[in-house]
Amino acid sequence: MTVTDASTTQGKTPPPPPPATLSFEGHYGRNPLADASFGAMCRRLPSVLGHTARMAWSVDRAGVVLLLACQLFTGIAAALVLAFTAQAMTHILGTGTVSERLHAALPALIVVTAAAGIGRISSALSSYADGRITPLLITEADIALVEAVCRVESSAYTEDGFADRQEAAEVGVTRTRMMVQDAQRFMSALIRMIAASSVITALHPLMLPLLLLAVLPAGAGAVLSARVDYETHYLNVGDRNVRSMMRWWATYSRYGDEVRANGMTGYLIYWYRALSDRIDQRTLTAAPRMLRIVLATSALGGIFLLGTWATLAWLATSGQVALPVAATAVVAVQTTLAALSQFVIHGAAMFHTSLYLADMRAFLDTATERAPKRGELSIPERVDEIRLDEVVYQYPGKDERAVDHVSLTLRRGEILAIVGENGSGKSTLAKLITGILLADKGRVLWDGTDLAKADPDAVWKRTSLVPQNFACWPLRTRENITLGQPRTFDDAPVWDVIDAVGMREAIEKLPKQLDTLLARELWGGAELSGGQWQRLVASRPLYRKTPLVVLDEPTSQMDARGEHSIFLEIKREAAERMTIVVTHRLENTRLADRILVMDKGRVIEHGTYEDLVNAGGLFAELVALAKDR
Ligand SMILES: Nc1ncnc2c1ncn2[C@@H]1O[C@H](COP(=O)(O)OP(=O)(O)OP(=O)(O)O)[C@@H](O)[C@H]1O
Repeated sequence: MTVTDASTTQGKTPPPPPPATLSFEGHYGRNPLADASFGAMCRRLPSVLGHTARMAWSVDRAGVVLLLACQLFTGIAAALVLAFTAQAMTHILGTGTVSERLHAALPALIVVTAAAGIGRISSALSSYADGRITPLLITEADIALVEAVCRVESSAYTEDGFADRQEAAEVGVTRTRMMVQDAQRFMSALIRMIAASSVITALHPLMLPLLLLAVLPAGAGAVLSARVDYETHYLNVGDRNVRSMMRWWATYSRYGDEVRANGMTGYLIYWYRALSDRIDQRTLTAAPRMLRIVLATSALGGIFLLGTWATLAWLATSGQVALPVAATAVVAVQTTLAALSQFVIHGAAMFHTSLYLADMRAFLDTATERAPKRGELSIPERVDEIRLDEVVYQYPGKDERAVDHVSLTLRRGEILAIVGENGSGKSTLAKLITGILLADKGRVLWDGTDLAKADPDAVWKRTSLVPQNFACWPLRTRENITLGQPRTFDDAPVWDVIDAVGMREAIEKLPKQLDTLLARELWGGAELSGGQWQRLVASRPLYRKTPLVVLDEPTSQMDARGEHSIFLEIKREAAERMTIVVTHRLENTRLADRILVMDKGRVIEHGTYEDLVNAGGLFAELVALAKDR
C-alpha cells in the first residue's frame, strides 16, 4: 500500500495536512471488475440468487413458501388477466349489438376482475412475506460477518487489505436488504413475462422478438450503470473505511477530552470533510457516465419500440392481422412491454446487488480460510510447564522479527517478569505463549502439547490475559469481571475478587452496584476512573483462575496502594499457576522469580533482580535511569 501525504509539499504557510491518499496494490488491491468479463458477471447471478434462497430458506421456511406461492398466484393472475382481456376485446370489438357484444364478453370480464383481485391479494401477501424474511436475512448475514471476524487468526488483522475487504462486506450486509425484494420482483416479472409472451406470440410470432429488442437496451443500460456504480464504490472502499474509523474516534465520548483540550476539533472536522469530498468527487465523476449510458440506451429502446408499433400498424393495414386482433395486440403490447421492462430492470437490480453480496461472500470465504486450523488436542485443567523452543515470529509486512529465537521454560508456581525497551517484543512474546499468535519457527509446548496442534479454544480456556490496551466493555460491572466464564448466580466470588483489587467501596457507591452499566454514554450508565478500570480488569484473571496468567503493564494507571495490593495478590495466587508480568516499572520485577530482558526480539539477559542489577547490563542501566529522574 502506498500512502501519499500532500502536506509534505513545501510552502510558506503550510496548510493543515489533508488526509493521506491510499492507493492499493497487490492481491487485495485489485478491482475484481478489472478482469471480470461481462459474461462472467452475468453467470454470477444464479449462484448469488441460489445462495440467498438457501439463506432465506434456513431463516424462514414458511415465509419462503408463502413468497413463492404468492409469486405463482401473481403470475397466474397476470396471465389470466391478459388472456381474458384479449378474449373480452375480441368479443367487444366483434359483430352484433353493443349489448350482445358486452354479454358475450361478460364471462371473460368476470375472470379478469377475479384474477386482478387475486393478483392484488397475492402481491400484498408477498410484501408481507418479504417483510418477514428480509430482517432475518440481514441479521443472519450480519451475525455471519461478526462471527467470521471474531474467529479469524489474530494475524489476519495485520494483513494488508483485510479491513477494507471487511468494509466491502459490511456494505454487502446492508445490501442484503434489497435482495429479497429484487428477487421477488424479478420472479414475478419473469412469470408475467412468460404469460404475456405466450399471449403476444399467439397474436403474431414477430411481436415478441420486436418487443424484446425494445426493452433490451434498457436492461443493458441498467447493468452498465450498475457496473459504473460498483466501480465507484470499489474505488471508495479504502477512504470510506478510514472515514468510518475516524468518525468513531472523533465522536466517541471517551476521547472527547483529548480532542477538545488539544484543539483537535477543527482539524478533525476539516479532515472528515476533505475525505468526504474526495469520496463525493469520485461519485460525481461517475454521474456523466451514467447519464450517457441512460441516454444512449433509452434512445435505442425508443427506436426499437417505434419499430414495433410500425410493424403492428403494417400488419393491421396490410390485412395480415384482423382489426379486433390488432386492437387486442395494442393492450398485449403494453402489458408485455411492462412485464419485459420489469424483467430486465429487476434482473439488472439483482445483478447490481449481487456484486455487493459477492464481496460479502468473498470476505466470508477469506475469513474461513483465516480461521484457526491448528488441531484438536485439548489442554488439561492443570498445566505444569510451558516450554518455548527457538521461537521466531515476524509480523506480515515487517522486515524485522518481533521475536527472534527465544527459548525458555516456565514452571507452575513461577512468576516470570519480561522487561525491555519499547518495541523489544515483550507483548508479542506474551501473545506467542498464550497461543494468540503461532510461531513462524520453533514451538510453544504446554506440558509437551504443541500449541500449533491444539484446539485454540481449549488453550484459551486455560489462559487469562490483561492486555496493555484493555477493553472497557459497555456492560454491567459483573460482566466486566466475569465475561468469558460460565454464568453463575453466585456473586460471592465476584465480590471476593473485587475486595482483592480494593474496589469494594467504589462499586458499592455505583447506583446499582454489580448491575450498573459501565458506560457513561448509555442511559443509566456510570463511569469509572482510568485506575479504577484497570483495577477492575486486574480482577478478571483472579476470577478466572487459569493455569496461565499474563499481565501486560497491569498497573500503569494505578495509584501506589492499588499497585501494591495487585502485586500482593499476584504473589498470593502464584503457587497454583504460571504468571507472566510484562512491565516497565522495574521495581515491580522484584517479586518475580526470574526476569527476562528483551532487546530487538531476543532475550539478552535473564536472572533474578539482584543478579541482573549486579550484572551491569541493559537491566542495570534501565534501573539506574529509573532512579535518576
Ligand atoms: N500488530 C502488529 N503488526 C505489525 N507489527 C507489530 C504489531 N504489533 C507489534 N508490532 C511490531 O513488533 C515489534 C514488537 O512489538 P511489541 O508490541 O511486542 O513490543 P513491546 O516490547 O511489547 O513494546 P512496548 O513496550 O512498547 O509495549 C515492534 O517493532 C512493533 O512495531
